[in-house]
Amino acid sequence: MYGGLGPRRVDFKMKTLVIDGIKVRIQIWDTAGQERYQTITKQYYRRAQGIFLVYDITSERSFQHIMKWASDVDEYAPEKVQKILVGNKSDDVEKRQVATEQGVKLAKAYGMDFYETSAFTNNNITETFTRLAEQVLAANKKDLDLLRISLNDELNLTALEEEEGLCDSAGGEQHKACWC
Ligand SMILES: Nc1nc2c(ncn2[C@@H]2O[C@H](COP(=O)(O)OP(=O)(O)OP(=O)(O)O)[C@@H](O)[C@H]2O)c(=O)[nH]1
Repeated sequence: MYGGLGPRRVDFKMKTLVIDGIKVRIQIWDTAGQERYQTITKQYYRRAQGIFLVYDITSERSFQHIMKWASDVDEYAPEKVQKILVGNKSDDVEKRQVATEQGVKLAKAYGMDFYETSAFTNNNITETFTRLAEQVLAANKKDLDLLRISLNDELNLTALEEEEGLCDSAGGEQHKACWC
């Protein structure tokens, strides 16, 4: 859809990772950072389970923009979306404008993990994707566990109510026995 139709707005890729011995296939949507595409890219937040907030370590300006990205994510992404802050271009040491410590501090303030990566040397790329996938899986597992607990409670309650019903209809001595 993008070929010859001007600049791309959203790039899509699939990647398979092995996490705890389980093959996990992830869909990656790379949304454009440009202001004029933001109405389109915001629509992608709604179905996201994990989001990388990426800045360029050679651009102080891109780091300043993270606050805006983070507030958009808060506004448009599902509440339980997992987020990681990424400072890319770690290979470009001579042009660095954002210190690692600044990234660490911002990530801490947002309660996110933080990685510096290089798409050029591949530094920390797999680690970063694996970490986000792990966080998404953990968040889903937590939800499943909560669901399981509430289902169990529900089943126990139903069983108890059924038992009570039996006791009620049995009456007399047996009724008392049910509460022992
Ligand atoms: N040295 C270095 N250059 C990089 C790295 N990652 C991307 N670049 C270069 O940075 C430029 C911009 O890369 P893009 O991938 O188009 O950046 P983008 O953030 O997706 O741009 P938007 O589409 O505006 O969001 C390109 O020239 C890349 O080759 C990196 O890790 N190291």
